[in-house]
Amino acid sequence: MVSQNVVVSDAKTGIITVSTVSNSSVFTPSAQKPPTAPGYISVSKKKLLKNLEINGAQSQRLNSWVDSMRASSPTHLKSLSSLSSEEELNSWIKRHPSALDMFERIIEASRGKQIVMFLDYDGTLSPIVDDPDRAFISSKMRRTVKKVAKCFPTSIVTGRCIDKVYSFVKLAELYYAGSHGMDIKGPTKGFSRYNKDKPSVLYQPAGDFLPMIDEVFKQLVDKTKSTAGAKVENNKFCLSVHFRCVDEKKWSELALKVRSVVKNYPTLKLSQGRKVFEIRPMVKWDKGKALEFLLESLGFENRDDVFPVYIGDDRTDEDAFKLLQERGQGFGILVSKFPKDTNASYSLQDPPEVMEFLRRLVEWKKFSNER
Ligand SMILES: O=P(O)(O)OC[C@H]1O[C@H](O[C@H]2O[C@H](CO)[C@@H](O)[C@H](O)[C@H]2O)[C@H](O)[C@@H](O)[C@@H]1O
Repeated sequence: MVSQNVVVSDAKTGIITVSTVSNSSVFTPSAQKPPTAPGYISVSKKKLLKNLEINGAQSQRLNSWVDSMRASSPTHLKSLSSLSSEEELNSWIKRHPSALDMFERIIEASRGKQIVMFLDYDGTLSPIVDDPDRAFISSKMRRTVKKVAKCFPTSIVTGRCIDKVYSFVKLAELYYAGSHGMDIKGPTKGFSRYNKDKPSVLYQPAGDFLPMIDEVFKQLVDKTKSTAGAKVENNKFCLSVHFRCVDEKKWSELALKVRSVVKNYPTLKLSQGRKVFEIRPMVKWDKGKALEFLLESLGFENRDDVFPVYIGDDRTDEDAFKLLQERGQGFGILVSKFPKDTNASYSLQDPPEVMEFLRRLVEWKKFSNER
């Protein structure tokens, strides 16, 4: 009897769960066709019907999972062309208005409090591109972030490893939380305006996982090398398997390959980001915890005069949005052109709008200091 993994994805969280099933119930493309194998017809009608039932349910799950892969980074506006989608968009925008339209209200809410900025990288500061190694930040955006950091404590919170994101951002005065918050570093010595007396913050809650991550990286590279367009990225404490450039017909196959590796590591978790599988240690740590850690490190623990603002575009940013909602402090801004389930209060459409929002914050700060 052959065993196979069935992958199920939760459309809201992107978390993928997998169960191992025997060949009598697994969904495979051939299971859709009438069985031709000798001996298959000898299966009793009852058993066959039962198998069909199971296959149907699993095929549905697999389909919903591929749907979730498709929805993980919508790239066209087709879905908004129908009236119901337009209505959906309008009602979503009412619930998550543009942070640019609401700028005055945001500023009003922050009055008398210290704004602390948290910025995701991909899809927030840099546009989403096919090649993850070429997701460059524009010089204009870099200059803007530099100015933001002069006005407010500022952190980059990203799924990338710190070295990689630093090679893009190149700003030594920022805090960096890489590997989805599992690798936290303070500004390079001499660059901090907020933490002069303290050493650089350094926290790595998944340090023990390094050898395992390296091992899984090698296996994933090997396993996926036959899938054209697939790319495995080592983000130090976590891994990404990109499928943006993989033919959609090959997605389920790729997913099963990824799973066949990850299933041997029960302490690793598989989830989805924007056209990417994310593999990370099952530790109780995420971008929300990283935000909390950074606030504490900056001396804002138990203070109600702090106003954290977190801008991000991906599912992993939801942990930070949720944390802010729970704390009732500051707010999250989701970067998206499409209605998405989110814990963010406001929205911005794309990195140019993010830059405009940051620019207005800097202008406002300058003006309020001049008065
Ligand atoms: O937390 P983030 O900074 O948003 O990082 C999340 C992942 O971002 C990158 O992948 C995404 O951007 C790529 C470049 O635009 C794009 O090709 C890919 O499809 C996106 O998923 C990064 O490469 C991953 O390692 C991060 O985990």
